[in-house]
Amino acid sequence: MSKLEKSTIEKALTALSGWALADDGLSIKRVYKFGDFNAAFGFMTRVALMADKMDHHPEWFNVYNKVEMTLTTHDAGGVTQKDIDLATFCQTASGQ
Ligand SMILES: C[C@H](O)[C@H](O)[C@H]1CNC2=NC(N)=NC(=O)C2=N1
Repeated sequence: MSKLEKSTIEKALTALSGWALADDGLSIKRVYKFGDFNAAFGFMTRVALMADKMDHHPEWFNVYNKVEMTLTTHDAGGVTQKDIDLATFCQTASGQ
């Protein structure tokens, strides 16, 4: 899958609440906050199952109710449609 142009990524991000292009332009990022650890881990579980189905896995860091996420496509060296698709799923799975 090929790397998307910066303008294409920015256009796709307008439909994705809270997601932003990283300063180096190589990934998209978002921090999710939930009510508690149970809600955060439920979200991570839903995303993990979908990510494995897509063979496209997030970089993420969790502390209690906070999940920091970075999506990039290592094979392509940047952001691809797979990252946009996984971020779109995160939006549904988080309800945010
Ligand atoms: C071998 C395997 O298909 C690859 O390593 C997949 C797995 N998950 C992946 N996840 C992400 N985010 N980027 C990749 O390039 C990627 N590649």
